[in-house]
Amino acid sequence: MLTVRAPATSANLGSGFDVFGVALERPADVVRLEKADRVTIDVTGAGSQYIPEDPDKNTVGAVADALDAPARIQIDKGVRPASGLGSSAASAAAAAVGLNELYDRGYTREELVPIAAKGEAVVSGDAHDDNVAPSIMGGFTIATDKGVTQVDADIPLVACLPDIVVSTRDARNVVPETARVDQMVETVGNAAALTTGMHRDDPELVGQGMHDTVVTPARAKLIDGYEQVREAALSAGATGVTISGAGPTVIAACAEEDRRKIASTMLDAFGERGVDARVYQTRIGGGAEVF
Ligand SMILES: Nc1ncnc2c1ncn2[C@@H]1O[C@H](COP(=O)(O)OP(=O)(O)O)[C@@H](O)[C@H]1O
Ligand SMILES: N[C@@H](CCOP(=O)(O)O)C(=O)O
Repeated sequence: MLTVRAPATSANLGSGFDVFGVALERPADVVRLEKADRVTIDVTGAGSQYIPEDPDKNTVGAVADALDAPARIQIDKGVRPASGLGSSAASAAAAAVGLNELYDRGYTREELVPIAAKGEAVVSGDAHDDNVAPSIMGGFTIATDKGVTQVDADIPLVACLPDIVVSTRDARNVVPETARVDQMVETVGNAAALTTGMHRDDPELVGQGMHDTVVTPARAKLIDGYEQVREAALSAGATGVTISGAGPTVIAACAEEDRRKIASTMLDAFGERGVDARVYQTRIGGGAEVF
């Protein structure tokens, strides 16, 4: 029996759509695995009533298949599904890391990323790597078809999860098909600033780089109160605010001393719209851990 803790993640960070991701110190999924003749899955914890235990429909089933590693898999969800916090990816990442070890498959962490991404294809129709990469490798990750670049960054974050469900599949359907050249120029500048900020552990530069005028405005319409929460977080000192993953979580970068105030301000702003929410005061953390 093996236990793996795999962190929630925040993908995109505004300017890095389908490329950037960070591991969050909290929350996380805890997955227990033991060898078996066939794959069975039990799910408990946050939002477990919405998560299929059928191996063909759960992200961990696709990972077990890809590694040819049948197991009894118990998932304790710390990350609610359809949150924008890489819920489905955290389970897939834990399964990939755990089954690789249980069956002694010998893959490196980077090689496990596309294997875990097969789980994401099951739920969103697309094998994007930007959530599984940080959940497996930790820190800030840049995932492209050439592989993953990883940086151990340390930036305080606030992730505010409203009681709204946005499925990644639906949020992908509203992404514009084209962008103007001036938007492309702005995005390159922001993505470069954010990457430099991660190398320097600089919340100002990271926050500046989270600005995006292409994908975020289209998706903001799916999140009741997004603009008000964003404004509130910025006025409480956030250095940048954007949608986490496909939403509905709203994520803010900040200096350590402003984090608590930003967290309560974001909760209040959703509350004023009549939307219940919960907030995680967190930071960029490490990747999946095996116990
Ligand atoms: N192990 C899993 N953990 C969470 N969700 C899962 C899992 N396996 C399948 N799903 C399904 O994936 C969908 C949520 O995935 P997604 O929309 O990507 O959420 P998130 O934004 O939190 O990653 C839900 O329909 C859920 O039932
Ligand atoms: N790049 C993807 C990321 C989805 O993240 P999730 O946490 O919402 O699953 C996208 O933006 O569609």
